[in-house]
Amino acid sequence: MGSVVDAANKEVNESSPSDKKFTVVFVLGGPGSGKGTQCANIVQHFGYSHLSAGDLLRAEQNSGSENGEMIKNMINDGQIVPSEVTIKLLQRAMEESGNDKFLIDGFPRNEENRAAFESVTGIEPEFVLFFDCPEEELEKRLLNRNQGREDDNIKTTRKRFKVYMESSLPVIEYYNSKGKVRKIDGSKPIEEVFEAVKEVFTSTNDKVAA
Ligand SMILES: Nc1ncnc2c1ncn2[C@@H]1O[C@H](COP(=O)(O)OP(=O)(O)OP(=O)(O)O)[C@@H](O)[C@H]1O
Ligand SMILES: Nc1ccn([C@@H]2O[C@H](COP(=O)(O)O)[C@@H](O)[C@H]2O)c(=O)n1
Ligand SMILES: [Mg+2]
Repeated sequence: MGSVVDAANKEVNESSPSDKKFTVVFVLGGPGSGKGTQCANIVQHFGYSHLSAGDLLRAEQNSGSENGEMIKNMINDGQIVPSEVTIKLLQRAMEESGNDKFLIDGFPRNEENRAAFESVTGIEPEFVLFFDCPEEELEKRLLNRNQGREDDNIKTTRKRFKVYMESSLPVIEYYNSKGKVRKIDGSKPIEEVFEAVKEVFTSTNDKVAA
């Protein structure tokens, strides 16, 4: 944005939240592919803030918000909450974090999420970290997660897989066609997956420094 003249007649930069230069990495993959697990590791090593769209929606659901009931119903049915709700939560979390580097985990989940985020924020991801893992392994992990998530049951899990295949994979394909996807084998043990993740972030840092 341009500059304006303030009350004291000094030229200052006019800035709104969307003017800030944020670095964003989208972290995608099937339900249970290890997005949250690996984001926690990345935060420790590379100074990003981790924003999980699912966690933000669950917090909003529990906050007594007018959208609480709708969010609860959609999560329990494995469906994608309308973008305007999720994007507002992401924008607020980005503004409040004080950081300028974000791992956005579990978003964009469908084409509506993707297009709306881009037009509302003007942000394009640096790259997309994609954890690829077979459904059989994902189902085992979700049903053994034991973190009290109401959607970790066999019925909702199957719906989440269907939504992932039909709505989320096309978003990954979209970014792949733009050369932005960094695909990782998410079926390996956690430490091995993180070794591969580190290579992605290290080579990206090298490119920025060069
Ligand atoms: N590489 C791995 N090997 C075995 N288990 C894993 C691996 N990565 C994560 N897990 C376990 O699988 C479960 C799901 O992991 P996590 O919560 O990180 O997945 P997620 O992609 O964030 O899932 P969701 O989309 O449902 O939020 C957790 O219990 C976690 O400890
Ligand atoms: N962009 C998103 C992300 C998530 N949801 C809803 O939350 C559920 C849980 O998400 P996790 O990433 O924590 O697994 C998901 O199944 C959706 O119902 C969403 O609507 N939009
Ligand atoms: Mg998660």
